[in-house]
Amino acid sequence: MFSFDIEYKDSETSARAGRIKTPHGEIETPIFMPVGTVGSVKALSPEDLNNAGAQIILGNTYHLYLRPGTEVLKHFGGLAAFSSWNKPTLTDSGGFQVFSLAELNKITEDGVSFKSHLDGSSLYLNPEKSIEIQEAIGSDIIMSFDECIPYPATYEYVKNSVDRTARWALRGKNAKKRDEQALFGIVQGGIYEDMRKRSAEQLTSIGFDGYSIGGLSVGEEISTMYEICGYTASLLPQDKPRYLMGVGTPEDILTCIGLGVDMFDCVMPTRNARNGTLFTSSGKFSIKRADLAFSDEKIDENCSCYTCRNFSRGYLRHLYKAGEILALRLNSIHNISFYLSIVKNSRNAVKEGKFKSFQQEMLYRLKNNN
Ligand SMILES: CNc1nc2cc3c(=O)[nH]c(N)nc3c(CCN)c2[nH]1
Ligand SMILES: [Zn+2]
Repeated sequence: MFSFDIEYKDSETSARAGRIKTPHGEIETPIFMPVGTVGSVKALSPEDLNNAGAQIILGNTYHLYLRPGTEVLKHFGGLAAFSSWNKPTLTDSGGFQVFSLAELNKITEDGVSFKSHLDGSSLYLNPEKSIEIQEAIGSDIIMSFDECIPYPATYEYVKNSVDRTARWALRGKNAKKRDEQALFGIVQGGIYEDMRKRSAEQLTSIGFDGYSIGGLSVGEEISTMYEICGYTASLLPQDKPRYLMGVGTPEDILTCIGLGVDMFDCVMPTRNARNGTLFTSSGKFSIKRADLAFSDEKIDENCSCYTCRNFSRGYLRHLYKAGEILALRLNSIHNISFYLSIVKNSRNAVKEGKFKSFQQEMLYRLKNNN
């Protein structure tokens, strides 16, 4: 079954350290979830993910529905068994992906018809279908089918969309058959605080196992993202997990942990790894830099990942320039390890009552690029 316990609360910020229990294992929060959109975190094996300290990974209903499809997933006993990932999985509901990836045909009260971005075939998603697919995937935490409101959007559009997302969330909850899966509601509301309040109240009155803060990191100012995130988090139940979707940079994660967020996901560490941008505790840099050709330094002196224990910046630059496949894996191992160390060190700082000073020191160090 699903449970969430807060183990420590910070006294100076809204940060908390907790533990989520799921059928596939426990998750220590704050946590970062590597994105494994179509059933793998790109370039990384489950062993790489375990060695990096990953506790839960994310999959996407939209992509998995298109390929390999629910029949294959059911045949293999769900996504985790299929991909030999033996820890918890969270799936997004398809709302965000349909609106952002597919060629949209029609959005109605019932759902969304669209053309597959793979082969152009006509498909349909609605709350009931999204829940059905997530049940076939067998993820431990599933998301309500929502509309991630684009930015900018008029107040009128936001209000109508918020109300429909709440109706969709209720339909999804009513369609859910498997008790062992936890269902999160996704708060929308654009950048309007009264709409965020409306959405939070609608969803908390329906009642969910946890709440996502949606509709952010979609092009709005960073300061607006922090303001809306903090305000929305303050509206959500203290005793349920809060998941800020699609966020973000190391600075965003450190800041939003202080605003009371427990869960994060972002493609940044894996996507940037594949294009040669590496994250370190004193800022990020490109492995392609010519001045790194003779560098026998590690990526980050403070990192204990497999890549930093075994390879120099010079070698990693060579691999990348040569287009070697190994570059993708080694860079991804490091960036994922770095992101996981941020949330782990944040959790430890909260437990020791030192989160504020830890956060401020990290934010300062991240500013001066090396
Ligand atoms: C990169 N920025 C970003 N913002 C999101 C908002 C939603 C959002 O509002 N709803 C859903 N369902 N997903 C979102 C996602 C995907 C998270 N993997 C977002 N990603
Ligand atoms: Zn490393």
